[in-house]
Amino acid sequence: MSGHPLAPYDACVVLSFGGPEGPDEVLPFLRRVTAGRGIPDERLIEVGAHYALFGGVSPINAQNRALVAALASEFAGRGVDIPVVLANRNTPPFVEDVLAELSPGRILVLLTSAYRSYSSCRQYREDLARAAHGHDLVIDKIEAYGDQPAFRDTLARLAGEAIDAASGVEHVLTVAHSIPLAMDDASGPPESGGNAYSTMLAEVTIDLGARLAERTGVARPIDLVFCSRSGPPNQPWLEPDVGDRIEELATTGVRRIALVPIGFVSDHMEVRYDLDVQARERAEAVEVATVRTPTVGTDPQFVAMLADLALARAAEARGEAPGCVSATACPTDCCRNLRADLPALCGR
Ligand SMILES: CC1=C(CCC(=O)O)c2cc3nc(cc4[nH]c(cc5[nH]c(cc1n2)c(C)c5CCC(=O)O)c(CCC(=O)O)c4C)C(CCC(=O)O)=C3C
Ligand SMILES: [Fe+2]
Repeated sequence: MSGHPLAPYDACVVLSFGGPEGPDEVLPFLRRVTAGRGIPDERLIEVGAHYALFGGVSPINAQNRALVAALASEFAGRGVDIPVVLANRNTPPFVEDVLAELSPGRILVLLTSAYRSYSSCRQYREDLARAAHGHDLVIDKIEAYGDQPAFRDTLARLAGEAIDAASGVEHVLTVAHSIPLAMDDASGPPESGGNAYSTMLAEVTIDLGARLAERTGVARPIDLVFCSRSGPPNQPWLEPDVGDRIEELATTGVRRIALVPIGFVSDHMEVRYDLDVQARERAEAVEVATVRTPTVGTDPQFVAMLADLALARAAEARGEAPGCVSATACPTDCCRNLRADLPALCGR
């Protein structure tokens, strides 16, 4: 057994959503994402058009490759030189292929989503179970990090700098991906009553308000909104929608709003299109200016936090710090799959 600080892990996998990297990849990607999900065809055509606006290339894979490189170099600085590799749910490199390549071995997984819900956590755990099947792999995962102080501090610093640079911001909206209300109800450990997704986001919003007031010297009103709703119109999803809230604020005389994407870790399509194009257009129509602040991306503080969590999980796996990280691991029924009962890895 090697003595590096990430032992007993042989590799670190950054697991993400994936996105198309050319016009021919858009439709297969969308079909894969929405298979069996009851997303109306009109929505698929509409979303396909968003990607077309960017030449059929989502920025997400390049951003994740940059995160992998940043994390590998952070690890190298701490004496760790195991492979750090990207794996995706919906586009190559597919998680099935990556895990087959790494077998046999012991793997630590980091997700590119910070919050608990079926879409942002459990579905990835199901992907891992399916992909690891038949291989000689032991897989652990870092827990949802949306409530980590370093994550919140990174967001506050980046948002504070952007707000100061823009001047005149009167109101702050934190933004996250909407999900069906039924999915939010089932989010998190059942014993804590569900709604972990919206609860974590609400907590980050309140915390960010306090941090921003301190950093910028101005206490601004702040509230949480959602973007990227899909699914059939009669199915309730988390609200308010970012565009609707901007219009409502406009009627009260607000003219300058900061949009802080707390629900995403990089500036991928849901940010570049849904916020930078769509929400901005709706704001301009009611004479509101929007200032979109950066996601955490490869910010050194965020990368260092991921490395800290990885090292803490490794220490625990070696038996040096029992329960220090996995104490918050997902219990069996965490973020329940409402459609099927599929096996999931990395539970308690
Ligand atoms: C919570 C959440 C996150 C954040 C956590 C995380 O980051 O994982 C997220 C991320 C992302 N979602 C993305 C893209 C899409 N999501 C869709 C559909 C859906 N997302 C949902 C939820 C989430 N999604 C849900 C409940 C659906 C309905 C279908 C279903 O129940 O599964 C659809 C189908 C068309 C549509 O309906 O919009 C697309 C194309 C991309 C890639 C962007 C790029 O290409 O840069 C990323 C990072
Ligand atoms: Fe999505």
